[in-house]
Amino acid sequence: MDRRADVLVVGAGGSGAVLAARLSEDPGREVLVAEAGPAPRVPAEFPADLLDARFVPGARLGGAAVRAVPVLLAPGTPYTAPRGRFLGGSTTVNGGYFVRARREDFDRWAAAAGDDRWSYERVLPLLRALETDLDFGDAPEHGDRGPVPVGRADPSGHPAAAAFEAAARELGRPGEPDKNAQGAPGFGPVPSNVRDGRRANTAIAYLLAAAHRPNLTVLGGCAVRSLIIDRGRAAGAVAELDGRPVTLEADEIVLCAGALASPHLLHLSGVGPAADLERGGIRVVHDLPSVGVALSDHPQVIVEWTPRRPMPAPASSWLGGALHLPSTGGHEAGDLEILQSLVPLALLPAPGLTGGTVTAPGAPLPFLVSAQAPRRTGGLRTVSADPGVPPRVEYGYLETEDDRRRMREAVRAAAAVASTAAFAEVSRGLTGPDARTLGDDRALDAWVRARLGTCQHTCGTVPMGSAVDAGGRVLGLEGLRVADTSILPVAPLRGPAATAVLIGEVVARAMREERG
Ligand SMILES: Cc1cc2nc3c(=O)[nH]c(=O)nc-3n(C[C@H](O)[C@H](O)[C@H](O)COP(=O)(O)OP(=O)(O)OC[C@H]3O[C@@H](n4cnc5c(N)ncnc54)[C@H](O)[C@@H]3O)c2cc1C
Repeated sequence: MDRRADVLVVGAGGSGAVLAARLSEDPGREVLVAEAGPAPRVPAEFPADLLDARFVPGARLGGAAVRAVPVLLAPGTPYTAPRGRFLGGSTTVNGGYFVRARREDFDRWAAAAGDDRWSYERVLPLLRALETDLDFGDAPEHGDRGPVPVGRADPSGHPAAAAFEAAARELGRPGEPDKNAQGAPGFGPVPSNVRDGRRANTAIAYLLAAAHRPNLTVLGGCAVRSLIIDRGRAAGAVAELDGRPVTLEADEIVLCAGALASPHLLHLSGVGPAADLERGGIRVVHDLPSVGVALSDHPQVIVEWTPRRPMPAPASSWLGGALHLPSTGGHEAGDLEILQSLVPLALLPAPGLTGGTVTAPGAPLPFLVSAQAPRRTGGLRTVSADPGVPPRVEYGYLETEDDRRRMREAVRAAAAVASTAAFAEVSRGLTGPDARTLGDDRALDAWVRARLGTCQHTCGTVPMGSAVDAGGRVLGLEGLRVADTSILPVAPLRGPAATAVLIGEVVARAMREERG
């Protein structure tokens, strides 16, 4: 045995960094964190590339902070999904959009878990506690002293964002000045975990602020390969630390490796659907059929428009406004999203790649258009006992006519924005789809399929209710939890980053309460 602790947290991402920081508030609890990626000890050690909120570092496959996972979005549509592999996990490389799940999401999760700890009323105190809302901090549903700064850029500060706002008004869409207030969906600025142009990832917001605690140890470059499970109890993990094998032991292990890596680790440790594991040559330790049996994410396509005149660089974030609206017969809280980028697509990945440039005269600007209806599709199957062999991940997008219809409606809604008089002030029009394609369902389906992407919002691979309980405890085993977006039975109607932080808070609260 190389290290021992009371709790071993595997992965310091959106949820793990939060959980480890909260658990180590109790000086009597020894917390050990194993993070596969590099682990700076102070914020100043973070490369500036990873903090500049005008970029999305995860858009750069092959970057040092990104792990690339081969997946299939739909039959015949291979894709490489990026995941953060750095302290802070995907919150270190993501878009910085920090929007709460909707009340109906929480109700859906509470029902699936059979536990009202996930109801909106029960999580609201934690949603308040995790943030310092820079705009609405004194409102009853908000907090003004939590670790994550949350701000919104005024759309009037950029001509493209102002035109989007005016276009939404022209279309009769409601204004939604605070997308974290559970109001009617409409146009509004995007709440983001950004202050002074810097993205506050969970490492900076939570973990490094706790790094001085003697009961908290963070091992960077430490990739867990499998868990040691003995007679129904998780006792430790086999890991590689800077290329050397190590054994980590703990009374309790919490997997926070993300919705693709956590189910893979469970499978490699013999926990999952027995028949599948046996087929992969893995010895079954605990038959848990729902681990990896499906996943939940949001399909996305990019719709671009050509500016009439050169657009200024955004002041602090790539994000313009966002419009949420319900699909036909869909969710009242809005299951379609049109998210505006103020930076051309080719310049989004990272300043290192673009010389720090965020404008390119004449380059089209993107809308990220997605259907965010709660759906469970696809799945993650582990095909080999070798941790180096990636699992087979299928997203199962566009399977049903309803899936395709929602994407058509989302693209048509973006085209409607672009065709308003207000938006024509700044735009020469879309680069595609053309009017004929927009008017023809089959042609539009083909257009979407040819450009199919994903929001990178994966959830649901170790779902509450059938694989874990509301506090993340793996059903049927002792000493093992999962606390990351894997446990959400279905993805929220919005991006999951704010909910990943909440998961860290909810599971920390559960562990505190159980300890008494
Ligand atoms: C490019 C990109 C952009 C995104 N943009 C947004 C956005 O703007 N808004 C939004 O709401 N959501 C966004 N998301 C999604 C959001 O960031 C994630 O849902 C959230 O970070 C998930 O948190 P997590 O804790 O589940 O996993 P992660 O944050 O991915 O953390 C997992 C951590 O575990 C570590 N790990 C993995 N395997 C091991 C192992 N074997 N041993 C040890 N450590 C391991 C990883 O290195 C990582 O640090 C984006 C995601 C990506 C990839």
